[in-house]
Amino acid sequence: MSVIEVQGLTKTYANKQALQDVTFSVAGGTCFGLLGPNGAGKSTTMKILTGIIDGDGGTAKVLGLDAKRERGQIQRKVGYVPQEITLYDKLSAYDNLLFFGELYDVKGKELKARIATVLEQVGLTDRAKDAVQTFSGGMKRRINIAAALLHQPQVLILDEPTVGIDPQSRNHIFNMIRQLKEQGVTVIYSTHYMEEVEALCDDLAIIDNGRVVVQGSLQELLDKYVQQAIFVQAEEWAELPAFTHVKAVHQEQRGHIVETDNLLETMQSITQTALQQGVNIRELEIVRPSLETVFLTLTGTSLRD
Ligand SMILES: Nc1ncnc2c1ncn2[C@@H]1O[C@H](COP(=O)(O)OP(=O)(O)OP(=O)(O)O)[C@@H](O)[C@H]1O
Repeated sequence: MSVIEVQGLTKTYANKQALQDVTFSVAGGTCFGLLGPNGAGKSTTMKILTGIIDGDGGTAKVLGLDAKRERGQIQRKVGYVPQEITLYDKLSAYDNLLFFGELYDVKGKELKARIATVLEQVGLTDRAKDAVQTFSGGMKRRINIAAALLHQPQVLILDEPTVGIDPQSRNHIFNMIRQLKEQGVTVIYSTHYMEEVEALCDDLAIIDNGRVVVQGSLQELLDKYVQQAIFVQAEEWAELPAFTHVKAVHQEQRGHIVETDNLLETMQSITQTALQQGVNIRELEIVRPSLETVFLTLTGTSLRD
């Protein structure tokens, strides 16, 4: 069942059209990736979903609630982590969470219990009493996420949560998202790193210039848009001989990438030819297709532009 339904969403700021007919849906208990370069419209979409700003046209529904008309109810059920970190630097992590808890209307004993749980979830229990100004960017981000979890949201919306943070914090965030998913929380995650979508998301929409270029399950998109390929390295083959089913060959620094429409037969053709020619193959492996390639194929530009 869909927990989020976005239909024909449009948004124009002054004279900049940020969203043009954006449509997608997110199934309950899944992680949905919004993948796109800077300025694609990811933050705008998320802000409309949480009722922070209004779309101009189209509809956005979260848990069956209309983002424009029922934003109060949405905010009670949704946790939103904006791109900018918003914490009181001089206060401890614990006191920041007390403050945010009250904003979300969580109080007293329940709030204290929730603070203990969320600190555990983001792996910062032992730093609870320290002032946030002593934290790294990644730790601040984790406290920001903890704050968004205090009211036990059914949906968590994270806007590029790993920008500029250390690998340890990134791992914590990833593990936390996986655990939340297991508990049935629906997650929307925006990023311009395709490897993050590959590591976390079940489904995704690739968004560019305010338009959804393509959407579907991770596997569907990889199967549909990415050619299967084999990496082959053999010193004697400065140029590769012809193999069967090959669509294209790309020279890499250490060897060649062979795109094929039949992995097994091309693989067999490579090994047979090598045996016949007495060529010593150093490496021969199936190359994992990447979303970066999907993005390039669909938009003609690189994701990190
Ligand atoms: N308040 C605003 N006023 C004017 N233009 C805006 C405003 N907010 C966003 N935009 C423009 O709308 C477009 C979409 O911006 P948005 O922040 O949604 O993109 P994004 O995909 O989240 O990118 P980023 O990764 O840079 O955050 C961009 O061209 C941006 O410059």
